Amino acid sequence: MIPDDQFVKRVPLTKEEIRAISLYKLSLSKDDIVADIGSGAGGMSVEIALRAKKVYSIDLNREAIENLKENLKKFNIKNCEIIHGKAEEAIKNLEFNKAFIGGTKNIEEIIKILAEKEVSHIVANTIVLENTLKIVKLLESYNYKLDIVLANISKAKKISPGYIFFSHNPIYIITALL
Ligand SMILES: C[S@@+](CC[C@H](N)C(=O)[O-])C[C@H]1O[C@@H](n2cnc3c(N)ncnc32)[C@H](O)[C@@H]1O
Repeated sequence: MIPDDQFVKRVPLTKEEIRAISLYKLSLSKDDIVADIGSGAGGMSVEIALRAKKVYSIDLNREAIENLKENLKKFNIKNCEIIHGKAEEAIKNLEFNKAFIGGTKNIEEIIKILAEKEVSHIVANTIVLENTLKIVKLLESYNYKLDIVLANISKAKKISPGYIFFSHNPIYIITALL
């Protein structure tokens, strides 16, 4: 795993421990082609690229795409194709067998397309309760079998009396298999 402070971060970055659990749930091999839907700063895209055959990194935000490019360069990633645009449009024309969802705008359409393409392995990160429930219901409606983890991470920082723990936002990690 790459420590958080090694990444260039100008837009939201999935934190190291959440990346670790999400990568484990993606169960990647060198044959996998993965769509990273809402790739943000590229934290997951970089980690996926190091473990899979190819990653499509899709984000609608120009600043996120620029930040992603900086991280791809920094970690010398060559097997990543960058797509600046809406994931619900981009994924229609791509071939991939796994998807990681880090961005949830128009999630109904995104999950509908993933189900139509019979993408059999999806991992999603959510922070907003309403989005979590929406994604769970959508995936169930397309007959995915779900595994749902709520990761409550606290990390210690050493300050004068000793180590103090600072809590991160709880993140839901939803794994969906066909
Ligand atoms: C929390 S960030 C992802 C962080 C990323 N996983 C990482 O490791 O750095 C979510 C991103 O999803 C993008 N996003 C949200 N909905 C999207 C959509 N429908 N299509 C493309 N990008 C989307 C946002 O622009 C944002 O940059």
